[in-house]
Amino acid sequence: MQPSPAGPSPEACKDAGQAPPQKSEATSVQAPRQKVVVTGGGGYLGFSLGSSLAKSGTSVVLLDLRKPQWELCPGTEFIQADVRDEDALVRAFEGVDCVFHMASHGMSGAEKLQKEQIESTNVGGTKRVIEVCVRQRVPRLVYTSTVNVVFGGRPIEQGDEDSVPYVPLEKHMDHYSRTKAIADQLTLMANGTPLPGGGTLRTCVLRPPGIYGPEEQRHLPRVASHIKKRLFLFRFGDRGTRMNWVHVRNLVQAHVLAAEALTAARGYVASGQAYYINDGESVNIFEWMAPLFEKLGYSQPWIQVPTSWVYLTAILMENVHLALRPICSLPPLLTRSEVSGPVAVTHTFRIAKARAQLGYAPGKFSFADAVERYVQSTAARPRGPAARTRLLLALLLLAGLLALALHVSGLRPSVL
Ligand SMILES: NC(=O)c1ccc[n+]([C@@H]2O[C@H](COP(=O)([O-])OP(=O)(O)OC[C@H]3O[C@@H](n4cnc5c(N)ncnc54)[C@H](O)[C@@H]3O)[C@@H](O)[C@H]2O)c1
Repeated sequence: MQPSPAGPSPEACKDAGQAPPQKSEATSVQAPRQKVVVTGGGGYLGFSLGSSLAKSGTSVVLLDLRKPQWELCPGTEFIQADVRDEDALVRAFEGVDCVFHMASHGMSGAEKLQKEQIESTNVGGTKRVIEVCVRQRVPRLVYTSTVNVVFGGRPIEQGDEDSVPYVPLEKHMDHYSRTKAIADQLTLMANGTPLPGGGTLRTCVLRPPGIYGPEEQRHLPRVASHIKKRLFLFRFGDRGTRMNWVHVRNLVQAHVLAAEALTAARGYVASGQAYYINDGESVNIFEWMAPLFEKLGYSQPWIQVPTSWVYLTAILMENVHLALRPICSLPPLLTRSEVSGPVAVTHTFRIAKARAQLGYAPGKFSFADAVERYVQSTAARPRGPAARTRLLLALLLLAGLLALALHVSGLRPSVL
């Protein structure tokens, strides 16, 4: 399995037919075709990984609840199925060499509040994937985890796999992080499970920060839409706050290398291991997002407000969202965990272990390029203040008053 040199971003699929067939290095005889399943393969990372692998000659099954929004590459097959559906997994995992498990729910926005679905997908789905890997004698499983399994809102500077423990389960910032942490541990515990008829299941986990790249769907369009509604007039948190990001191509590279490092040819070096994966750079989020404001033609957030105000605003928005859910959908602009964690608190990680053991060598990419692609694909015209801006201003004012009242009464949430 090798990543396609043409790159794995969704659009790269269009010239997939030109990818060279995979050959044995020693003899130039065609190697047996590998078959992999990517759960969550309709999503951004899963589709990118599947397309890259297919272009290098691997037979790929993309398994997802929802259809991919990009055209399938030759060599990929899409199966619309739920990762919690045992029968569907049994059929899909037949004759498979490696499963990349990245189906997940609840990462951002309103999804973050859907506790039952988060639990059953992230924990229940992972249990099911492990069980069926064993049953169908799949020898390798790579799980896409997240840095959130060790980041619970307390600063981490240049953390590594040995020095930073899991966040205690009851102290996670949100249900998504808690369930991803359980799934991360379940996957690592499954390493070494004997397979029926001989062989062993080898597993590893990759822990990326936020993903960016061309046609990324989860973060960039959401932030851009907030900017266009002029909801990002405010900045909060310390200017020294740092975090990592990972370009989708670097993350695809890491997945391919991790799967190879679970084979005998690589001495099973990744067996039972976790790896932080990022671009190898630490940035401040507001500086990082500067190209987005610039290319959309809006000024950058210039009103500095206390993090405590934004946190209380997030509480109000979450409650308004939950109260109105039976009538209409009003997704919170920011959730509590987004405010108290990623944006306001430094959390950066070393990638030395991935470099040394996997041979991971992140390429240099720029967020501005992803923004350029986004701007080209959308009409970005400045508009006047929307109703939501007024709502946000009112909520911020209310949060400020609440913060003041809590301060005076001596009752303070931990973030204040
Ligand atoms: N996007 C990020 O910034 C980020 C950061 C850290 C970790 N991750 C992890 O990377 C992985 C991929 O993220 P992504 O950005 O491609 O997200 P994504 O939302 O684009 O993809 C996830 C996919 O999982 C699918 N899915 C959800 N529930 C399912 C179910 N029950 N059965 C089958 N499919 C189901 C969704 O339909 C979706 O297509 C996830 O595991 C996520 O937790 C993402």
